[in-house]
Amino acid sequence: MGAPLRIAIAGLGTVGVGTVQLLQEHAQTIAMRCGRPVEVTAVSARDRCKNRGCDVSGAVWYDDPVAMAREAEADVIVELIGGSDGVARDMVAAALKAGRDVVTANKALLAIHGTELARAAEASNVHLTYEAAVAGGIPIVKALREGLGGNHIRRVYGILNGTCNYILTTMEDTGRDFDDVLEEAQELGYAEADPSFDVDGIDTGHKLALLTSMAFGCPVDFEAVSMEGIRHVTAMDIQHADELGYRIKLLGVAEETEHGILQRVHPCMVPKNGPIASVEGVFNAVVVEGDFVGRSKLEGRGAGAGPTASAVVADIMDLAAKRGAPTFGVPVDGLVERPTATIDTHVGAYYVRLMVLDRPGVFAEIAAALRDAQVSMESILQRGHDPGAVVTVVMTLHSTVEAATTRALERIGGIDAVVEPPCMIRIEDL
Ligand SMILES: NC(=O)C1=CN([C@@H]2O[C@H](COP(=O)(O)OP(=O)(O)OC[C@H]3O[C@@H](n4cnc5c(N)ncnc54)[C@H](OP(=O)(O)O)[C@@H]3O)[C@@H](O)[C@H]2O)C=CC1
Ligand SMILES: N[C@@H](CCO)C(=O)O
Repeated sequence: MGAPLRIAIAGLGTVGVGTVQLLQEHAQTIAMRCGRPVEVTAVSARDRCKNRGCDVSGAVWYDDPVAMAREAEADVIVELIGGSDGVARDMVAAALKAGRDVVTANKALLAIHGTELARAAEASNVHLTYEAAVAGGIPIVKALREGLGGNHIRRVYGILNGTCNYILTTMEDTGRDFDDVLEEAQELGYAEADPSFDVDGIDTGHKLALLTSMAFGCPVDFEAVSMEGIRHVTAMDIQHADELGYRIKLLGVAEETEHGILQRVHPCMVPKNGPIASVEGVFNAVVVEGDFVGRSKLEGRGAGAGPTASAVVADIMDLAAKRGAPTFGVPVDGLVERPTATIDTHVGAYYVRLMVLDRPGVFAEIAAALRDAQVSMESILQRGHDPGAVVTVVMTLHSTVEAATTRALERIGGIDAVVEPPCMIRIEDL
């Protein structure tokens, strides 16, 4: 058995405590599999007196995680605090500068500063690893960088946020309110410190930006991700989707298109019998389409203490066993800028819900707006009949370039009888 790998953990919340518990419960198996034990020698969090439900009494306590990253007697620094800037960024930068390997679950940090931090890791000849940052317990980072590394990847997509999938499936199954289910997801430890990152699609955007870099060999470009969340999805839309043969999922999609790499995050209607629709609750799924492998789907829990700790510990074990890869699959200087496509160029079908005053001539105005934008309607249905009152109109549109759909919906939104902005959800054959 080799000398212990000494690790210092900053952040003893949902993921930090899960990681300590896993390392303690499976200490023997981990030591056997890596050829050396893993010891937690230092820890840091804000409140020293908090009862955390795990024993860290053998570790040196640091109030300041940046000092810990620089000074602790540790080979690996584990950052489980969160946030794209501030103390998380400072401590990761300090650890890399001090020549220590870093493990993090922090997708916000890497989506924004990933390329710069990967360069710092290379300069110090150490590793920066982040399996837990994308899709919780699913080993997608390892799969993309190693297992599927020989493929030319054309598209990677999936359900990347456990909180949103939990909300959408629980709303569908129980008819409960959005806010009520979000609160439950927070209690279960799934949500980000600021849950608007989950429900506004930002967390999915962070993860997608990392997947894009690994899949297409380009620098991380979070700014290029088009993001839309699930706040506008109502129980009525979920019901309509069901009637049309779909389920609603928040997807992140990165694809090579004729205009460049398109990264998009938005709710989608997906066929009920397809591989994405069956992914329920806190589960995530990531699908990779490669030229030699074809389509490969990985599914597992995307959030929560256990699955995330599983991924953090996988990174620690790789470092203990001296297995490593460049942060984004190739050295930073080998990452190649690719043209960026915008969401306007997306081509697909659409569901549109309108709230309109029930009066003669409204359908004609809607049809004229679609005609003038060269958008072809597949179906239109008015739900209910109540002259002078507000009724729901549901349309599906044939495959169209998004710029045309947007033009048509802007004009429809301006019709007097349309009393709310149109709700548009993309339909995907995934
Ligand atoms: N929860 C999940 O399912 C997943 C989370 N992640 C990521 O993991 C990271 C941690 O998330 P999670 O465990 O949920 O977050 P929590 O909010 O549960 O835990 C955060 C921890 O960081 C500590 N902390 C905050 N600020 C400081 C500071 N200035 N100095 C020292 N310690 C500090 C807190 O200390 P104290 O306890 O004393 O307040 C707390 O222990 C985030 O990057 C998140 O995005 C990734 C995948 C899944
Ligand atoms: N808040 C995130 C945690 C996992 O990254 C989610 O719900 O997926």
